[in-house]
Amino acid sequence: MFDAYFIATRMAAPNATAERFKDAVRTMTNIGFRKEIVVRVLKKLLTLYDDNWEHIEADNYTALADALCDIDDSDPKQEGHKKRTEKKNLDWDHCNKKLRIKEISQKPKPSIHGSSKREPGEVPRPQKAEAIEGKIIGTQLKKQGSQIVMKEPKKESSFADTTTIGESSSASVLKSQEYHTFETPLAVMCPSVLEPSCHNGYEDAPLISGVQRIDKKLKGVLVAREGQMANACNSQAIVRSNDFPTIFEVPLSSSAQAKLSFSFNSSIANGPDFHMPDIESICKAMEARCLTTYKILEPNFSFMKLLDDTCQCVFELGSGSNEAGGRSIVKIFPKPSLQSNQNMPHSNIMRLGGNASFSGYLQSNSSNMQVVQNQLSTNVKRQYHDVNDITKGEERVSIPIVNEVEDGVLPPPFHYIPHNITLQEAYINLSLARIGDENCCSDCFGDCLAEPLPCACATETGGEFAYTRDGLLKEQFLDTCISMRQEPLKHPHFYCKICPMERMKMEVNSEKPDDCKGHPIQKFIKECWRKCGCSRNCGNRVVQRGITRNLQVFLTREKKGWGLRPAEKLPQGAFVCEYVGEILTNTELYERNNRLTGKEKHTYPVLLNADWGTDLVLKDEEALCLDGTLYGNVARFINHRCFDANIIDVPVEIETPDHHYYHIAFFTTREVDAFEELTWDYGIDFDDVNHPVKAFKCRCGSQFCRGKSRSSSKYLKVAVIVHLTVSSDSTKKKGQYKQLTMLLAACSAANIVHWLQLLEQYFVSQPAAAAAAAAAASRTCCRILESGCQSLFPKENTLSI
Ligand SMILES: C[S@@+](CC[C@H](N)C(=O)[O-])C[C@H]1O[C@@H](n2cnc3c(N)ncnc32)[C@H](O)[C@@H]1O
Repeated sequence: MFDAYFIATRMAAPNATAERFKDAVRTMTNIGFRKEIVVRVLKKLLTLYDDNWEHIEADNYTALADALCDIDDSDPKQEGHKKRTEKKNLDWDHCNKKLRIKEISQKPKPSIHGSSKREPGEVPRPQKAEAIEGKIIGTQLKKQGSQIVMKEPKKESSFADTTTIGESSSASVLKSQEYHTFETPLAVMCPSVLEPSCHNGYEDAPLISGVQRIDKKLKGVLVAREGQMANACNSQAIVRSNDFPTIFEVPLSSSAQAKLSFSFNSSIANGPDFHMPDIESICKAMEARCLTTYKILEPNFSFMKLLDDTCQCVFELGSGSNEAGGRSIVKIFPKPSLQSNQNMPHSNIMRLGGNASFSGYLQSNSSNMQVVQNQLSTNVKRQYHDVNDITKGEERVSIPIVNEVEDGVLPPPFHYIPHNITLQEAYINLSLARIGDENCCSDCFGDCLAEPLPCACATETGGEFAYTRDGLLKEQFLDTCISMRQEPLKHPHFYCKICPMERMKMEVNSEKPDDCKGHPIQKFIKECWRKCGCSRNCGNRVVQRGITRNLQVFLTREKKGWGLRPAEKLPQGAFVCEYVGEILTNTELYERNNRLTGKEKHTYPVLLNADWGTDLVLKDEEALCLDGTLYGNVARFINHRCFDANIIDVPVEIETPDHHYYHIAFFTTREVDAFEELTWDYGIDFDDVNHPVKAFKCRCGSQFCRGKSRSSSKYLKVAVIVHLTVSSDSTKKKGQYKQLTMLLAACSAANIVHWLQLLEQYFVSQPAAAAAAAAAASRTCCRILESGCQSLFPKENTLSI
């Protein structure tokens, strides 16, 4: 392990003798040998080796270290010896560690066991070391047949002096007094005090991979050592007492320099019934625990990666090097489960990601763990998804993952949930007591839609149910929802006294809050629920029954990442799915997105803002949104399309009569063909740099696309901003400005004339759509632009209507 220890320092070894001398001294003093002793021993060695530096530097100064240990331990009269052995001394620890390491190392190198045999070309060792046959200097290590017994030179605990190392093992036994040191990367962290009773049980046990004593169940033991990591990780060390396995070692992770494993005493845990869980299950359980207990929210979080990093830290801290990062670290990844492999089309090499965010890959072979030489990527993931059903049985239908574009690529990992869950701060009151008679139909029975008169639950939707008997959204209801989205100026908005979106910016970034930009007054669906007398199959319960259509998550060809599509033709007004995610407060969302960077910001959260217009100032825990990034359902895969998307989000009241918390459900805006991508207009303003979520280059393909080229809309936006700033700063105007810029952003062509033409075309193609709305919107734009902003336009874009 000295080899590993010295990797960093050896990289830049100079040639000049003086430099080499200094280097050798520095290296030895760095690990705790006294300088004057190092100088003296080094001089002697140089004489012995005829100034052949190669011998001295070989194997990272092994000969020199050996010689120093020899002096240190075999000659009690040596200067400084007493002082060093009174307390725990560095030389002693290092010497022992070196011995352990050399025990497990399988590299041919000058023998430290004092073997009389020498390999051809082996460097002659200093006289003293060579003379001690069968004894490791500094410890009383004897070879006894095939076993090595190491004795402590000084007994510091009540345990027996000897511990036995198994024949096949490449490991050595560690001494209790050595467990406390962390000063080298070779450190072994062990339980500090072992109960005397524990020791007897393990004393004669064959030890396979180097951890020999555990004081309490599940106490972690970190073993760092070099060499043969693949073997170490393939083995599961079991130390046996009389009748059943007593100690288990779970090899977890390793780099070339360090290995991490857990050991625990099964006799203390569960006795003979105990069985070893597989590494995959341990990782999964730990990831779940990390997410819930420690709030580790990164979608990329992997327990295995954490362990790999730990190994690397041990090495770096111990060697005082930061060189180890990424270059030639050997990673050990768990093998994907058999079931997962069977599910994979075409290939057993899986890349996780697809949205260009993840580049790690897994490879399978016959062993449990496989060593993969790390090349560029360190971001490696296990397989999370069942390609036959991304919901893992959480929905009534299976939703497969289909990839016809790039073999073996899967969506990024996330937790599939069929219902919303709160993250932490969000406050939701779901108590039945809040549902009054007017909010439910307790007198109903069976199917409310089959009754001649609508029940109380239809009051919310103007005395008529929003659904047809076929479970589709009624056309009129749908048209109003679409119009609200496409022609916002036609519909009333409310303006918050203090907008939670603005307040959150102030709280998080200490920015001055802007006035509320306005929120549309939304049209809700109200479904029957638990306090109602109707049955679970009532026709006014659509969204709460969950997904019933055949859907697929698929990789898009337009480089939008993953998308969602139906595997069957969908009629207009069909319920597709709900947007499910974590219920966050806006502050939680803002903080989360400020923490994430670049490609990690890959979802678009949905605001639950219908209730924000109350006169009261909303508490932060009441201003909510949904985020499907880490926990979500298939809706997290629905891509955006500007203006003419084929599904629309509609708010749905189910459990609570207020609109503080509610559901977001997607319905088709028109008939959708089987395998046609389902798209939704996120309502995104591609020019809003202040939005907590990063905008993207839009590839929706719509002729009304407002995100593919934003240069002209920028001019328009500037013009409108200037105009509004000059003319009025009233809240209402600002709200209008927001809507207007969204409309203007649709002008991806060269000028506003083109935009008006496009708008006209659209309304012509949809006679039902109000031409008046187009005209009104155009007139508003024209008035604003005519009132003095033309100067901001390049000449060719000057308005000429
Ligand atoms: C809610 S996710 C949709 C699922 C996403 N495609 C995936 O693979 O996870 C939103 C992200 O998808 C991508 N996206 C959605 N619509 C897009 C579009 N029209 N053009 C380009 N990228 C789009 C963007 O990266 C966006 O941040």
